[in-house]
Amino acid sequence: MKIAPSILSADFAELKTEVKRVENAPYLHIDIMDGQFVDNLTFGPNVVKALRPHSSQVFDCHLMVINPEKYIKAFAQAGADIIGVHIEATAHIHRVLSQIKQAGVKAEVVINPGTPVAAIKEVLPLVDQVLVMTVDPGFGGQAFLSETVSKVKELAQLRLQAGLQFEIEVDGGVNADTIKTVTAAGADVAVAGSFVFGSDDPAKQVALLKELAQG
Ligand SMILES: O=C(CO)[C@H](O)[C@H](O)COP(=O)(O)O
Ligand SMILES: [Fe+2]
Repeated sequence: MKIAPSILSADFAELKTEVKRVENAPYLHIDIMDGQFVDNLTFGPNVVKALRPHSSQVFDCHLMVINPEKYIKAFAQAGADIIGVHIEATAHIHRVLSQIKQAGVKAEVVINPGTPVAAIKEVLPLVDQVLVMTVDPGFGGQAFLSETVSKVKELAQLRLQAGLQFEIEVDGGVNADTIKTVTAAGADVAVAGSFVFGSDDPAKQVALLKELAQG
């Protein structure tokens, strides 16, 4: 299991220092919110660009943005390694995923708790990663929605049947209790924001999640 600390719960006045505090995690999860797709505003590509020289982690950019096609080039140039786009945020998911790959970045499709796996079935051969939201997007610190776990299992099964390679990521409400559930369901990457940055020792929290996932 790869742990992806979400800087949504970090101290924004100390972002560079906060990123250094979780460098034991292979991924850094960066939540991009536009105030339209979700009722919150966070970072743009300039913040990704500013952090890039301070980390060698995989920058996992989760775009909670309407019409993400407008911003792919900017996030790719800023140093994103993975760009995730919501199926609910565009009428042209195939086009935008292709655009991400053409920019030399790993492409991820994201589904909200209310969206079934069937909605993304046609694009699974195109993607490097699928993100199953385990909370409704927009804010950190929300409770894990256990009804979303069956979608992780469904995706793991589909991947096996179709001989595909995508990784399965979960995001929202991951903590010392829920990490075991998502691991057992077949998730490869787990995002954790408040559980990691809500502590005085974020690196210890990352290590704890990893250890618990190993069983
Ligand atoms: O995409 C997100 C919210 O939309 C965040 O990545 C997610 O909520 C992480 O925060 P927490 O671990 O506190 O739930
Ligand atoms: Fe996220």
